[in-house]
Amino acid sequence: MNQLAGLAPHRSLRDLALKYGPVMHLKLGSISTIVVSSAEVAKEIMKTHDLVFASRPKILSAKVLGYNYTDVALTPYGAYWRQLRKICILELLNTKRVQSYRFVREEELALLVQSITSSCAEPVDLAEKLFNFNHDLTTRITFGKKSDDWFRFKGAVREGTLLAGGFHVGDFFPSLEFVSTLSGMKARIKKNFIELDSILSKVIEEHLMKDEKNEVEHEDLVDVLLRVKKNEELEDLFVGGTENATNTVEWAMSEMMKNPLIMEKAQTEVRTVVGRKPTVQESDLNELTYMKLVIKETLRLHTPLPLLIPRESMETCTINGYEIPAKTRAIINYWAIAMDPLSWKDPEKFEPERFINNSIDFKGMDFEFIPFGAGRRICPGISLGVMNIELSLAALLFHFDWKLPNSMKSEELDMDESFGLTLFKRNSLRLVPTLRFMPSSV
Ligand code: HEM
Repeated sequence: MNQLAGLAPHRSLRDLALKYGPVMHLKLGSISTIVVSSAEVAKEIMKTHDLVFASRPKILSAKVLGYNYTDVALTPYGAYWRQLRKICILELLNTKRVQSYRFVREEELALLVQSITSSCAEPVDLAEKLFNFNHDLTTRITFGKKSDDWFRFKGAVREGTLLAGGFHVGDFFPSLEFVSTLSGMKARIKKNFIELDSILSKVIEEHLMKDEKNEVEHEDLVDVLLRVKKNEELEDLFVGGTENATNTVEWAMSEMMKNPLIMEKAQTEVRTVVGRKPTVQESDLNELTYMKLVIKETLRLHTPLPLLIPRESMETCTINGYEIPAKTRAIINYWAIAMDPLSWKDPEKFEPERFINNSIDFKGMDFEFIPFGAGRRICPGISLGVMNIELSLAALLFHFDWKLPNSMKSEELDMDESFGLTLFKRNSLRLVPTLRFMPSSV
């Protein structure tokens, strides 16, 4: 448990799997857990027995932060989850709606480029810039405008993702509630909930007033959720939309700083495709084939959710020859799968070219590459997430050349990880930009 509660549970679990095999049974506290570390067994869980494992375990953060397990990502399987999932797919994240926010993406992208331009020749904290971009983008898509409580909200979302993820000892002793109380975890989660809830309640009230006055022009996601009377999905939009995209672009840039030839190739491609246009446009993205390989390789080596989101079995079934009883927690160590030398040659190496002439994709069909999960509970935000990642990375590559600060050598750049709900770079990436192509004004 000590090892799991540390900074890199995906690594500790992979090391155990190297010794004990691709299916391990761990008795964590009073909870029976299996840990899966191969593509073959992941396929058994997420395809052959997908329905059996379509539920989620009841963990403390899902109870408090997820409005008593009513949040779509953390709610157990059943009619209620099916209804929320349908709203997600049909109303919130369908292609038409994702496209309808193109003008918001373009405006926010221009602001990101301007903000970096204003700090040119100085080291910029790229993680902070990207987080602000993704946060503002998600806030505008969801709330219709930037939140007045922007700063408070940003902090609360960050704290929420730290609390919702990771391994908390109390989660493995559900009948001993005092464990979470003594560890201070319960109080911290409650405080975070009160903060998030007060901000979200204010936003909902404002929207209700706007509805009464018939002021709805361009429907934002709160309008949609109020129309269908489900606002429990708001938190997922923020974690999915902000943290995952920010982390992916930061890791991609870090890897390219360590591999200047890859950076050069990606920059040449973006600059050729965008040509004489003032900035990157969404219509350019289809042609950025090499940059897409860089993103795929980043989602293999530095996936934001290395352990996906835990599942729970609803009835007894057989996995890899073992009988697994109902109510067993299943952790899929996707990171271990992505580092498996049986599926990937030199898995530790950052090599976008490995995806050339290779049909492997992240849509949930190829179990050696499942950064978005697979089966019934696969991430419904893939297109929105990938679009935000592609746009911001393309803009960074098009407008700027990048150097490490203080004459640092590329081999000195650290790649240390920290783990909460998502896996992020422990020390934010600081780089010095040089402007190559002037951004258009907003
Ligand atoms: C790089 C970006 C993203 C990554 C890597 C990612 C990854 C994941 C993963 C691994 C899961 C669990 C899947 C499983 O259990 O099989 C998940 C679930 C989910 N994601 Fe994402 N995600 C991303 C972006 C987004 C975005 C942009 C949104 C929404 C705006 C979103 C919303 C959700 C929701 C609602 C679920 C829960 C689905 C369910 O339990 O039915 N994600 N995501």
